[in-house]
Amino acid sequence: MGVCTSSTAQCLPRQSPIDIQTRRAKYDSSLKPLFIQYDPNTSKRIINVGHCFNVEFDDSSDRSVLSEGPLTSHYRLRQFHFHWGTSDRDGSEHVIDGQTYPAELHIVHWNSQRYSSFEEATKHSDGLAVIGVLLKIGEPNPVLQNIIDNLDKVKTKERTYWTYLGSLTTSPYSECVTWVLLQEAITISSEQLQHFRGLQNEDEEFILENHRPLQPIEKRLVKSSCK
Ligand SMILES: NS(=O)(=O)c1ccc(C(=O)NCc2ccccc2F)cc1
Ligand SMILES: [Zn+2]
Repeated sequence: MGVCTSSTAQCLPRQSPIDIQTRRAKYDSSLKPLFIQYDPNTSKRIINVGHCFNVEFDDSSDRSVLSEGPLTSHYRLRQFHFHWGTSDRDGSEHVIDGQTYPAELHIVHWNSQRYSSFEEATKHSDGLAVIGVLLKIGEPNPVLQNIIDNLDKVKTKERTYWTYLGSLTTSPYSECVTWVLLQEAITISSEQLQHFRGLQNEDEEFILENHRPLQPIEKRLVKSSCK
């Protein structure tokens, strides 16, 4: 079924990000552990896309894939990027019980089992799967420093997560994303975060923030992989 880009009668909007109200999240024992298999050699380049920077991967084959968890297909790694704010007080897109975090990592995958390209996948409700990782201020994170060849270590052993059906958080806001938000935040130092705010867009203005405001949860249910 194609995605509903507007709030047409037959389907309520499923926009992202949302406030995850943990007490309302429902434990779903059918949710399996995530299967994450990343080949660091598939990383291609870092590219400034104007509102943020994407670390892109070679997604011409299933060498770096995400499957299991809430997913019923395997999803191919395409890129990862971050969202941040003008200060350490906010910057994450998802919010947990009203608490904002200073930044958020999005690891973007597309359903290569059912669709022939990323662009095609964004037209379908099960087209993408994005892993969201909240960042909190703490010790400088060596992994973030050279995350490209360490993406493997981002995988925490015991990965519990929330999952819900949502959308891209930047235009065209396609409602094609199964969100998988890890419950364990990783650290970044304030200095490392400051580097993000030093990035410039095409008009050479600093990208001081790039997180979308919260969207209505509507009738959606957030599921949790643990009690
Ligand atoms: N912040 S996020 O929700 O994780 C997010 C992930 C990927 C995109 C993207 O690829 N946009 C370009 C794009 C969109 C649709 C079709 C083709 C595209 F290149 C946008 C937002
Ligand atoms: Zn994002």
